[in-house]
Amino acid sequence: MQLKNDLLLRAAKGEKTERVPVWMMRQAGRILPEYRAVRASVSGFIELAQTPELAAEVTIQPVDLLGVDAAIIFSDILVVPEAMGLPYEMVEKKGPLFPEVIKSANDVEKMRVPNPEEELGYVLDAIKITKKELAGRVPLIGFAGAPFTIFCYMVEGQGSKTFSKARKMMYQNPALAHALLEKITDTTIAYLKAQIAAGADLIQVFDSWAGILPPSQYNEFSLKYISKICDAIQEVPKTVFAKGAFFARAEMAKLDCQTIGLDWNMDIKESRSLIGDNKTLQGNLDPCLLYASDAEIERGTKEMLDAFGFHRHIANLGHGVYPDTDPEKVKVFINTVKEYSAKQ
Ligand SMILES: Cc1c2[nH]c(c1CCC(=O)O)Cc1[nH]c(c(CCC(=O)O)c1C)Cc1[nH]c(c(CCC(=O)O)c1C)Cc1[nH]c(c(C)c1CCC(=O)O)C2
Repeated sequence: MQLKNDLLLRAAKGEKTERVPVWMMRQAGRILPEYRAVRASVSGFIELAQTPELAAEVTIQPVDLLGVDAAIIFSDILVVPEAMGLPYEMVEKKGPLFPEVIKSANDVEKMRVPNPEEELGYVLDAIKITKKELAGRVPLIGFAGAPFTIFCYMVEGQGSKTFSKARKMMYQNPALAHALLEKITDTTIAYLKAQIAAGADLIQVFDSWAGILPPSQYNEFSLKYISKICDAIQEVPKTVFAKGAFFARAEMAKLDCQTIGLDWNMDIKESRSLIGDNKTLQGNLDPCLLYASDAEIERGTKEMLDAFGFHRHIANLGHGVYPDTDPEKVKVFINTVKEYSAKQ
């Protein structure tokens, strides 16, 4: 089906657009009362994510209610370890928890590289339903975690400020860490290809914990695997978002991807000069600016747009929208991007 609004895809490919496209990381499932109502009708996040009709419904809510230029499929990066054989729970107010973690070569051995059609069919079904219901209104973004970020959860078992258990394995048994990273990478490639076959128009890789590694380890344990994924996926444009990886921006310019996501700590002009002119940049408004007055949000959004220069830019926040953000403030951000960038 022909897309009616393909601003995101054209901006990713470096084409000139009438205005800057805008969407928000974590736009589905965090801030909308309409989401909470759907969420309350099931036992929790996991059931919602595994019910394709409902996952499609909450995926489309931000398109209808906020006016974003893309939908992102409602799921989680942690469906990948689960499909490999490591189930997770979502603990209310605490986040993800893996009752079992990877400790030994035997544990890595037990992890499978699943067929996504079998183990992740519910995500693929949600994508198919979403595509149908969107009827070409906006592109649909598929996603996965970067292998390093998934590795962090599989070894640590839960969120952490330092992920020091996961990092301990990288120092004490790097071969084991690499064996696990290889399996995650193979799973992720097959999974992203299946998402594309189901209808995803663009894919994003989230390396949420990139910022905890020193540059040399980041190259060896993370970028190497992201690069493998980028090389393997040629069907649709790819975005790589590595939170906190300011030190890796020049290296990331070498990835075979169209778009690099910036967090709000990264200076826009400096990022452009490190990454060069051949990539689109995505980001990077401070998510906390959405707590400010409407006038401040407008001012900060315009300043960001000016710094990116209205070309090869996909407007977004510098990380996911925070759960207690007022949807009305989000609309100020989105409408400012649309109106101000259309005048340039
Ligand atoms: C690190 C990470 C995770 N998940 C994700 C990342 C990478 C992006 C980032 O850095 O924020 C990605 C993700 N998780 C979710 C999406 C859905 C689509 C979207 O809104 O963008 C996406 C893209 C749904 C979710 N993932 C989760 C929820 C909340 C679960 C609930 O309703 O109880 C949702 C809607 C739970 C989750 N899942 C994860 C954590 C740490 C948590 C708990 C805290 C939180 O809410 O973010 C792991």
